[in-house]
Amino acid sequence: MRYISTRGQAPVLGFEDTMLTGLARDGGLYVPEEVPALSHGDIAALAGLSYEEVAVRIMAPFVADAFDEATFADLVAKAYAGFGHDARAPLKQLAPNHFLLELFHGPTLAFKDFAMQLIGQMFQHSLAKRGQKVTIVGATSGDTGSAAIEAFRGLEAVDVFILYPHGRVSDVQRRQMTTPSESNVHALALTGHFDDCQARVKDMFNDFDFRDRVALAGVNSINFARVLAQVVYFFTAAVSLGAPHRKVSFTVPTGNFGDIFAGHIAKRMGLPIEHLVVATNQNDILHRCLTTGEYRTGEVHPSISPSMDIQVSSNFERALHLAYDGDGSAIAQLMAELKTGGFTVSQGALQALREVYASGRASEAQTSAAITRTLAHGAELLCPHSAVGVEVAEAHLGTTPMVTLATAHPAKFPDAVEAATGIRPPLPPRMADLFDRPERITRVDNDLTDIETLIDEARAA
Ligand SMILES: Cc1ncc(COP(=O)(O)O)c(C=O)c1O
Ligand SMILES: N[C@@H](CCOP(=O)(O)O)C(=O)O
Repeated sequence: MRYISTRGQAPVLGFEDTMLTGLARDGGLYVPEEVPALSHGDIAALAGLSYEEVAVRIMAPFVADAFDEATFADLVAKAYAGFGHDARAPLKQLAPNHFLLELFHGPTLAFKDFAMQLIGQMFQHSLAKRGQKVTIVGATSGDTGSAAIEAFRGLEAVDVFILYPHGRVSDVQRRQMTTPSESNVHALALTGHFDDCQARVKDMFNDFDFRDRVALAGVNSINFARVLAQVVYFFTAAVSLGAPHRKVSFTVPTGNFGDIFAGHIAKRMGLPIEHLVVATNQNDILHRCLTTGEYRTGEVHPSISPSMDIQVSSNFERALHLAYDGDGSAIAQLMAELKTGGFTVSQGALQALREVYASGRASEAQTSAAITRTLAHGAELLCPHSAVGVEVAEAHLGTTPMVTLATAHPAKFPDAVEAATGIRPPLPPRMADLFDRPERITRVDNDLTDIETLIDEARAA
């Protein structure tokens, strides 16, 4: 399979180079040139398979140039062996036509583990084969960073630097990043918000001297491998509800647009998804854009669902690329306009986006009420991000089964959950001493040169 940049000016790559490269050299994001289609029979045959078996079948065509099927199956098995639930992504019923897909049974209690644990395995395999070392730089609003540090801690061939917004992640998220003692992982607390962290990461990729000197790699959803691994659970959930014989809809708590874009890939592969509903918190730029066609950035307002406090939503570029029929120069133009405040989506592209995506927004009060209400119905103790999803999904319920993605464990956000329910969810026993472990935090200014210097010095030490 060949991968191309959304901006059309970067080298075309195979899967392994795409995975190890991160951002395309024209500033765009890699996407598959063509998405493989599964037949009705192929999808029906997924029923009854284990999560790992489905994962191999769904991802194999995308990764075939990098891994033979037996090797890939072995990497997948290792990736999910540490999950705390046999089903990996169990589905629970919330209401007659509403289901919750629990994606928080991995080692760091968020959906990021599904992709990050697998990427950890794939990186190890590919780097060992090539005899290479890389420097991973990532931006996080809390969950990507902890999942990346967990997946790569202690690995010889990888140095990891994670930028997180100082004071804007939960205490559990911060401690998951700052307490691992391995010297190859570094948590950097940046003065700013998540968009600043992500912008500096992209700046580092666009600084070719630095990029080539440190062999920069990315594990944000910049990396298509992240999106790919997340396609799998759309299939397992839909098939268990009757796909391909029956349509299914999904509501996805959304910030950087990677997870819902994975649903879009699943739909293009042939999964009968009726609606993909983008659920935003009060930072609702995506909902406003899908409603009006105007993508205008503004201030980021801290919320009780901090991992979704995002205005510059990286993977929306991939959705736009499809909506603009793969016109790289149109995407480059929109992204140039974004640097000065925003852009207007053309009528044709807006219509194409609306054929795939619906959207909604949950205020802080609605999010909190959804946590209270869902528990009162005896259904589940939700994390605030999942609660944003449930609130928005309830406004989109119809005759098609709706699956809301539960993206994190409530124990990662105990303050918001306690405020809504009076219950302070405990961490699982293996993390019970998280608050007793010593932290290692490095403060950094929102300054590219300072950050690059810090990374150079840490690598040299
Ligand atoms: C718990 C949680 N929910 C939802 C999201 C939003 O996912 P995405 O950035 O893929 O849209 C994130 C951040 O990625 C998250 O950490
Ligand atoms: N919410 C994310 C933000 C980064 O998203 P990614 O999918 O691009 O890694 C986080 O928790 O860090």
